[in-house]
Amino acid sequence: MTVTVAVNGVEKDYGAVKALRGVSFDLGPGRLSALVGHNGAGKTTLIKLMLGLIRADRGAVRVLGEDPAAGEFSARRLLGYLPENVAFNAALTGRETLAFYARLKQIKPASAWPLLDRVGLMHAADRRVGTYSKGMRQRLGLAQALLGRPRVLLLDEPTTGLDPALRQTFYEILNELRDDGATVLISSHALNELEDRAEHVLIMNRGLLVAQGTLAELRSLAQLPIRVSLDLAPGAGGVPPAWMNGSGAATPHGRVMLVPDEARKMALLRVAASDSRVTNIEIMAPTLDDLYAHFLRENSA
Ligand SMILES: Nc1ncnc2c1ncn2[C@@H]1O[C@H](COP(=O)(O)OP(=O)(O)OP(=O)(O)O)[C@@H](O)[C@H]1O
Repeated sequence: MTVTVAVNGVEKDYGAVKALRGVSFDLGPGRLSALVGHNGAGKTTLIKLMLGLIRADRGAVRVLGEDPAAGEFSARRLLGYLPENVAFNAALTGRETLAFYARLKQIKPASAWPLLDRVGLMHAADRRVGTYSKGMRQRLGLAQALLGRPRVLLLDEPTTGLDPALRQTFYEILNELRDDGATVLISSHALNELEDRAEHVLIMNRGLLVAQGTLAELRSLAQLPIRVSLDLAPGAGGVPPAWMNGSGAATPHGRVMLVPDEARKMALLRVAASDSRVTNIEIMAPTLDDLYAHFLRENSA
């Protein structure tokens, strides 16, 4: 994998607070990664290091091959950032705001107008930002972060407070950017929302990176049981089939069984599918919520 962001053995203290402890990971192009963790886990500190706003006490951070805290960080123009709380000058219009940020990035303001359209703000482009709703300000924030076709896009809690439709649009735009080869990192608490969207997950706890990988890799690491819910025909007489070996718990329509791995799941499915008393099968793999709780538990044990 080509590495666009490399974090190596990074430590960061704020006085007695160890905000980051030996954190190492790589991010690659064309991938959407999620950075998850409780309040105070160190997510914002990591983002600030990638932006070059602070320096690591120990270890190294490289973004697009450069040190972001170096005076001449030429890759800065290829870096997009959406902070958790976007604050714009209320007196400027959306268009003026974007023009301001475009100039900072040394981009022609006119090249930014299609972004207003992409985030659905063209109709309000010439209205003062002070009249915008929270969702509209977030859209403007995203347009600002997308200026100059960033190769690395860092988003801190980007969808907090957005309605479901807007959230959907947000992810559509991020997916386009990802498909165009950008590295997208989203810091978030919204695990259920990221579950089907992030290809790579980084789990932080009290300054430590406690696990990372694809959802499948995390599932295989965690070895949490898979739930298989089996509905039984009403005529089954309430007696579970013998192949269930008395395991599992009763549900209103049948039984739910816990299997330790994929192989055992497949074996159970083969038997269940060939039993005419089984009317429906549902498989529930551990969710990102379950995995997150597992790795946090393991880490604090
Ligand atoms: N400027 C600072 N001065 C002192 N302590 C700080 C500073 N910035 C962060 N911290 C502390 O460092 C730790 C990590 O903070 P950080 O903001 O990176 O966490 P976070 O995961 O982003 O949390 P949240 O989800 O609440 O945004 C916390 O204990 C926080 O109180």
